[in-house]
Amino acid sequence: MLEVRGLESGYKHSTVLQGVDLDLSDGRVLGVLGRNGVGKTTLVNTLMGLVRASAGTVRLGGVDLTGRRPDVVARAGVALVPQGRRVWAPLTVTEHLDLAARRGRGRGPWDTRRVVELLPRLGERLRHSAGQLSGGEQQMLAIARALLTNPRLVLMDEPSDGLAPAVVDVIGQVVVGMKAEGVTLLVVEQDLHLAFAVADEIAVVQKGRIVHRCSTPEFRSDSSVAHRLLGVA
Ligand SMILES: Nc1ncnc2c1ncn2[C@@H]1O[C@H](COP(=O)(O)OP(=O)(O)OP(=O)(O)O)[C@@H](O)[C@H]1O
Repeated sequence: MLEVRGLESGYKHSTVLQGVDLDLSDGRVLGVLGRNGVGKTTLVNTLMGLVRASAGTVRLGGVDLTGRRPDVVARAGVALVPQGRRVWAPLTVTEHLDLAARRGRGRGPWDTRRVVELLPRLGERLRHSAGQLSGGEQQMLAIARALLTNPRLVLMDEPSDGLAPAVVDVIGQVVVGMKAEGVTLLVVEQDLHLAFAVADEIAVVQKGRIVHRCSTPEFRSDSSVAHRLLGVA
């Protein structure tokens, strides 16, 4: 469903993505791993249209999204759960959800009722402002906001960032719940435990390219690969 070919992008003085090739089928979850600074955030931001592609193509369901503006990419069915959540502290949970639903594509399975079923904790916090929420609750709000757009593809950038291990486990269960509902996900992660818990397949980024891709069980079965590519035991 997602087809990326030879994608290059970067910033004023540096090319970060150096030719990314990537396929992701409907209903699958891909974990994207890599050391700090290899270009994982640049990859999701380029897919979302927030960073401009200088070469290559991005297609979703056969539609060419290369170089499109973020609002066009969002309308085509891509939703981003950004690193650091980016919720608006003064707005309540309900206000976030209403805004997201209004911006959504208007049709599809996800409405506020269904999102709150997946994320009951948010249902208990509807009148709270986002600034009053814990980090884990803010992450849930960012996930809810993405789902309410009824996306075909959700990009998650380090959902575990800054969360305590027990909270990371809860977020992992939420992602598994999304997957059970058929959501297609690309999840950038540093936390191997979370990536292994949610992903069908693992892709490793090094120097702006995907240098390794295999099923999660295969990746886990050979710790030398993680050691060589990620520098972890
Ligand atoms: N807005 C920017 N302007 C210039 N350079 C940037 C910008 N954002 C990131 N970079 C640089 O691009 C490279 C890739 O960064 P990116 O954030 O994509 O990596 P990452 O793999 O997501 O890293 P991390 O795991 O630390 O988040 C780094 O060298 C970084 O310094």
